[in-house]
Amino acid sequence: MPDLATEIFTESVQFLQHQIPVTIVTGFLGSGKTTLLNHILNNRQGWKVAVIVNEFGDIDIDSQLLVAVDENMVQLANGCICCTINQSLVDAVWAIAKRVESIDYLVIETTGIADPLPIVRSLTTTALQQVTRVDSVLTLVDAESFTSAHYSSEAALNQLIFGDIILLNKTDLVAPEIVADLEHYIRSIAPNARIIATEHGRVPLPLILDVGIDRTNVGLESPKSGHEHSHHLENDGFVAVSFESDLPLILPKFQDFLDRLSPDVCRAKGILKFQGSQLHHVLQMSGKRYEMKSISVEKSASRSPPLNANQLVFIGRNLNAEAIRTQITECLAI
Ligand SMILES: Nc1nc2c(ncn2[C@@H]2O[C@H](COP(=O)(O)OP(=O)(O)OP(=O)(O)O)[C@@H](O)[C@H]2O)c(=O)[nH]1
Repeated sequence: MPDLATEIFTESVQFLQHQIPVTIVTGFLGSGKTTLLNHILNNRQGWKVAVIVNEFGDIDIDSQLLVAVDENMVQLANGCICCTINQSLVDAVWAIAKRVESIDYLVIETTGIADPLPIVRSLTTTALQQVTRVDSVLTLVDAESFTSAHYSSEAALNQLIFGDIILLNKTDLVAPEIVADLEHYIRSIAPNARIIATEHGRVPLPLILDVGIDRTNVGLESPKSGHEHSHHLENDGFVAVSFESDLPLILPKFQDFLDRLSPDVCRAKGILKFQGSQLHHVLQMSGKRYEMKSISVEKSASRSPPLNANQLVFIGRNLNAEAIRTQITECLAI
């Protein structure tokens, strides 16, 4: 019978034969990461793609809005994989790597406020380097709501600095001159990145996956090396406020609530039920813009939101959680 050391060695050699390429999808709140992930999953053409989806809030909205990826999807909620729940990321990647024969590619979707650098480090400076190869850091930029003020968040700045590929997304919402100006500005921050203008993250996959960027020494040097990243949430002041209720919302009241929402809320998303409607609705708000789309009961019932339940997450700086929850409660049909 082989001893433990031999077993570990044998297992490692098997791993070494196949390093799973990994794309880390990052980008500020609401920039289009989940939309891009769905584009990748819809066009993967026979590739077995595993995804790890990280949510900052304690309600996992994103994975409910992804096209089905069944057992190859891992949800990591209620924390940020670049800091507070980094160990969960490491464990999840190991678990996926152990199924090495069945996975061709791994995509990690970070929260909108994640710093990609600690994630790259987790993959390249630990034992995970034996089983994974960071193919690229892919950063989405929302062409409509982009402002240099985002970069008072160090994590958001690092998303650009360490982006190998930058998708300048939502170009349908702005004039071509603004796209050109933004590209110029981004180029000044990330001179070596490949910048691609997109709508709804639609980009030919060979341009963004398995591009084999040489990461030797890349991503290990930070402009602020020595900085303790594990406190970035406190430094950046971002919080997530969650709300759930089995009672339906009254639509006009809820719309009024959204219109009066504090500008400190930079992102909101949710799966909602309104009084008098059999459908579930998906709320997407980034910046001041919001949209609500109905989804069929069958689709929503196949995933976690129980029928008649509302699930909402608000993300922003210095939010007053109690005030937000009180205001939504006033929109419920009691
Ligand atoms: N008009 C327009 N809307 C877009 C585009 N890409 C994404 N959206 C919309 O923007 C909203 C946010 O997109 P998501 O893909 O959820 O953004 P995200 O980066 O995953 O958001 P977080 O994970 O919460 O940070 C959704 O309503 C999308 O449909 C685009 O190119 N054009």
